Amino acid sequence: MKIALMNEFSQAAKNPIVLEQLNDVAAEQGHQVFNVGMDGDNDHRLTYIHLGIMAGLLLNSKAVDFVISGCGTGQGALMSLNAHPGVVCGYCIDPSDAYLFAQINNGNALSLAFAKGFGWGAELNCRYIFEKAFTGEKGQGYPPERKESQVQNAGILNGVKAAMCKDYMEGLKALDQELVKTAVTGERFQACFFEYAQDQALQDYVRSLLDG
Ligand SMILES: O=C(CO)[C@H](O)[C@H](O)COP(=O)(O)O
Repeated sequence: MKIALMNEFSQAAKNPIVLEQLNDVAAEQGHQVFNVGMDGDNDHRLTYIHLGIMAGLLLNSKAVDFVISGCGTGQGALMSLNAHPGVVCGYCIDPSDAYLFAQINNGNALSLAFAKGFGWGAELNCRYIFEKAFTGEKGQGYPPERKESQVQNAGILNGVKAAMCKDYMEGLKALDQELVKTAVTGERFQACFFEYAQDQALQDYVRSLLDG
């Protein structure tokens, strides 16, 4: 599985701590990690708004399979990612959130709080979250006997979101194009997107923004 990690400006300095934990868990489980957001305070500035745009492009183009995002509280990134079609983001502050999200909601992104509650042992909490998020088969229900109803409702919610969101490209073009351009300007984002995106129209759109 390809996993993108994206940090915004307010907690960018913590990116190396989170990345180390994610890389360790991914290596144990055979996943590939792409660090596409800010990697420190002096990097290309991104807010949680940009993270939503980036997650939408990476997931809808199938460049990656899963996104780990977050901000100070985790709430801004959560709302921003869920504003985009094809992105189903859960709020995750401890490993049981990660496990229950995988088993019940079975989405493709998590938003973590990198300021609130990020104290002593926070790197361990990150590691255990990643272990629970990426270990084992997803969508098995919790408790297991509730699987049928939980899988059904997750599917219905995906259908509701698809119906409400309509055309993704139209939505992207309705955004402030400077906002989108800033979201796609990072070198590590571009390396991941242009190498692995499987949607030519999305690739052409991002290229046109960068060339414009
Ligand atoms: O948690 C967040 C949004 O939910 C942001 O990371 C936080 O609000 C950033 O704060 P500031 O603009 O004061 O640096």
